Amino acid sequence: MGEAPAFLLENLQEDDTNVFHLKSEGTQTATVIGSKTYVIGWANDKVATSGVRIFDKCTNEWVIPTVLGTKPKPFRGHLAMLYCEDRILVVKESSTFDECIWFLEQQKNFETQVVAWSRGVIGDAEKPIVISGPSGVGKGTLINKLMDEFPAMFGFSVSHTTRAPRDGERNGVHYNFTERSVMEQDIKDGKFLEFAAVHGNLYGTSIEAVDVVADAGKRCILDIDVQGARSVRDSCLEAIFIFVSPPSFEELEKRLRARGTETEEQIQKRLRNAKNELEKGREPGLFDHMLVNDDFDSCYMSLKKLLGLDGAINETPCSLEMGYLPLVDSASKSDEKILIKCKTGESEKASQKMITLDLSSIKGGAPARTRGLNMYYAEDLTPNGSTDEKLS
Ligand SMILES: Nc1nc2c(ncn2[C@@H]2O[C@H](COP(=O)(O)OP(=O)(O)O)[C@@H](O)[C@H]2O)c(=O)[nH]1
Ligand SMILES: Nc1ncnc2c1ncn2[C@@H]1O[C@H](COP(=O)(O)OP(=O)(O)O)[C@@H](O)[C@H]1O
Repeated sequence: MGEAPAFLLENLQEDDTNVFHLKSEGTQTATVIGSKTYVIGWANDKVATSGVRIFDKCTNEWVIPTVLGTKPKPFRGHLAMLYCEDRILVVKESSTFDECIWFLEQQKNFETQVVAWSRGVIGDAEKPIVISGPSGVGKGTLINKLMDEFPAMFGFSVSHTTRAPRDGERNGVHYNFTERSVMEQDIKDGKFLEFAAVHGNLYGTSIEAVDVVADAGKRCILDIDVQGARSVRDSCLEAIFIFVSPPSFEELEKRLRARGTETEEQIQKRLRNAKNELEKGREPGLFDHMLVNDDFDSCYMSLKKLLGLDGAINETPCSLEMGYLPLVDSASKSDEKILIKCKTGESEKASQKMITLDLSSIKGGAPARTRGLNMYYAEDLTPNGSTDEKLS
């Protein structure tokens, strides 16, 4: 809560969903959603270091919200507009394509004001992979092999857990080992994409764990239980869901014992839970693929096949779009398309002056990524039609 910056109270206007809000002062913009005005920008802003603050007309107060998701680095020069009733589309100028489109969304179900950023991703970047299955089935072994063979392609989502580390497990690498009270507070603060109580301990995937992998340009792998998989299914994170089962219950028990990482009591608990997990894994619509880990090499080949890697000789990292959005003059919205008029220099082609941002196929959203964006040069802008030239 705080005092209103001078410019805003006079400048706040009613919303118009078809036109960009260019009611900016310096590098700040104001966008209205219902009774709230979202001010985005860092200019001369000592208060909101996250770059977001909200003016609530009902209480007549300023609020600095909790901000989730990967935040954009502070930028100067952007446009902001209301998109789809509750998302603010932010177009950052003088920026590469993979960095220029952001969405800010209000997060509901919190007692306090919480917003989340989501980076716009051009095209259909590879979806994260969720791998579930009972303890001891071989999930970790399969994931390690995949990451060893394709280190630049895949990254592991490092979960948080309240269980004690096993010999050889490193904090921040295998898990983020944490206190229950700390993790419970972080869950309340909305920092987790999903969490579940498993074998008597708390496990969870933080938004940051998934973002770090995506920021490195890699495809994220999550090793989580069935409850977690269901939560991710219901979340904004679009993923591929794979369930791994053992060839038999006896073989599962044999593997768990042979691994030698659990006490007898823990093994019994894991075996009891395994029955339940195997049952839940068959729930219709939850998993996209089922693998049986009998012979390890065949199972690994099947995993590679369903990920489209069976013929891969060299690894190819996920590509990032490296186009560049120059200074922006103005923008307008028509249906699902945003027409951006750029300030181009003499050396640039006239066709590069207009860029179409097509949002008709977007998927996902804050606090994960918003995928499926398209950007085109609008080459011919005559009233009779336009020929679009793809940017990338
Ligand atoms: N929901 C959820 N489950 C997790 C997470 N991390 C690990 N798990 C699951 O917790 C269970 C126990 O994991 P762990 O203690 O490492 O034992 P292991 O499966 O026997 O190797 C496994 O089913 C994991 O898939 C997480 O972040 N969220
Ligand atoms: N196909 C397989 N055949 C025999 N042993 C396996 C196979 N896959 C994995 N294992 C072994 O089973 C044990 C449990 O595997 P792990 O990857 O730790 O399971 P999870 O991560 O699902 O708990 C490990 O000792 C591993 O080497």
